[in-house]
Amino acid sequence: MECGLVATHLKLQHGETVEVKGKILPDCKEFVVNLGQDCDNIALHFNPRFDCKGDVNTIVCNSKENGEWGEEQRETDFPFEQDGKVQLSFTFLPGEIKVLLAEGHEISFLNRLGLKTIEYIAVEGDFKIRVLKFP
Ligand SMILES: C=CCO[C@@H]1O[C@H](CO)[C@@H](O[C@@H]2O[C@H](CO)[C@H](O)[C@H](OCc3cn(-c4n[nH]c(N)n4)nn3)[C@H]2O)[C@H](O)[C@H]1NC(C)=O
Repeated sequence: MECGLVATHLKLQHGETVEVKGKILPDCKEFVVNLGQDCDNIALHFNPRFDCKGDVNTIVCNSKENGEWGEEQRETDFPFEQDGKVQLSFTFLPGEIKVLLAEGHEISFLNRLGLKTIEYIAVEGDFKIRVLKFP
């Protein structure tokens, strides 16, 4: 699995937002944004799937704690297009991470790991990142 962009030591506090802008590749099967402590402790694995792993046009969210995946949360709101531009914002709150998608769509994912700060972000898959904006 190829490795995309990784940034660490973010010190993202509760109430702060990270923005990700980029372009979905024309033949995109999936892309991933991971936010958490490190690669084995992910508060939010945000994984839009166009057509892979048995999912079509579905956003799969999950957490990972000490290397173990949690229970998946599936969203069928899917405001993405292959070869399209994407602007995502991830707002880190005490009890959840809010993801603002295009067309006002919003996803809420519980902060299952109870993280006090987000230190780590990774963007992977069939996605060309253009902008990563921190507070
Ligand atoms: C039905 C029985 C088996 O269930 C399946 O089990 C798979 C393996 O655990 C699940 O896929 C994993 O789901 C995880 C989230 O729960 C992650 O999405 C995991 O992929 C991790 C990953 C992929 N990538 C990536 N980078 N670049 C690309 N192309 N992919 N980066 N991290 C996927 O391989 C998959 O979501 C799951 N499907 C269902 C319906 O539960």
